[in-house]
Amino acid sequence: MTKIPVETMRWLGDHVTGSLSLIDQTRLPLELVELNCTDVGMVWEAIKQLRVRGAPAIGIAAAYGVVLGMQQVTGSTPEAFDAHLTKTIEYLAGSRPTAVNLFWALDRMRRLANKLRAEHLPQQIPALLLKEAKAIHDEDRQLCRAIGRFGAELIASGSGVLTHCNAGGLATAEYGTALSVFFTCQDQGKSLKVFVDETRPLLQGARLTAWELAQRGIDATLICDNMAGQVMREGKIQAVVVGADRITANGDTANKIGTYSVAVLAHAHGIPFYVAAPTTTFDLTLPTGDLIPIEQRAATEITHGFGRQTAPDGISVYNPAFDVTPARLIRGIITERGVIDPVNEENIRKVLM
Ligand SMILES: CSC[C@@H](O)[C@@H](O)C(=O)COP(=O)(O)O
Repeated sequence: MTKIPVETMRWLGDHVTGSLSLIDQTRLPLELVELNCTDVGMVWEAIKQLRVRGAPAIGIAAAYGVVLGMQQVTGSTPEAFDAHLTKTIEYLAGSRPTAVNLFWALDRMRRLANKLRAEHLPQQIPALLLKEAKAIHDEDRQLCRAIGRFGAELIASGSGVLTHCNAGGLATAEYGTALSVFFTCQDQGKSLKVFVDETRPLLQGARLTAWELAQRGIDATLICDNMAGQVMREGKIQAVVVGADRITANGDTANKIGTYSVAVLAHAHGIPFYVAAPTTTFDLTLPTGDLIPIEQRAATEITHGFGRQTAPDGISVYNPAFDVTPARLIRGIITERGVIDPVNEENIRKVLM
């Protein structure tokens, strides 16, 4: 199988002077270039500007961001170390609000640091924080592979499948969640025809998913978001698989804006709609999707979406970056521990506990 030539992100060097190198996803598909983040401010900016994006990838980048943020305080007192850790974590937590993996990863780093504080000098902790960030990174590789294996069982050879946004290798450590299902089908010798929603306004489908599928030689067809209904009506789609940014206790799922419309269309056409996500994307503290914070982004993403102005000056714009698909529209949630089907709180808690 062809591999994406560069990893989504990689840590270069040690905990003292090392840095986080990541593919700058805003430059794809025309340029495959890496951005070397040498301080926590660069990681924050990379997350905010979607240079690194996708829920699991944001979490991994933030974990490395904590290491970068703590590089400068190796000689400080325990109190100064604690204060700086809190400041660093709160700063990174403010980069994007919807993907729960960001908060999950930051929380894991904080809990480890708190534990280490009892037994270690402040200067000994950054090396162990780097080890933890690398563990989060490595674990995500395993989660993605397992999701692919469970998901592939749901897809018959010869199927037409549709995906929205990018839930591929670029959105994770590698391989992806929704795309992992397709890559695993390919590894198993199944033929698939993947329809890719371009995903307005920032075109993650066109720029990233289409690129990843082409890299791996998978039959991919790009459509505008508003064509999904017609393609379904023509009988070309047998399943929809998308990723997730946050799944609440009842199974409601936040994902890239436009996902909800696809789920409604799939329901209207009797097509199974699957969410592929690791257990790190669940937020059991929220009972329903109504409580998920939805990121609002700049109006210019809509008014200047194609490298030029495409709307009149002064027009009002509403630009939510995510929407929530109610659990009742989701046939199953494909996790690394198996498929949750039917989607309800009892089944979710069984898989997560
Ligand atoms: C495996 S990634 C799952 C989701 O994070 C993905 O589908 C998505 O909505 C990404 O949104 P983005 O705004 O590009 O970060």
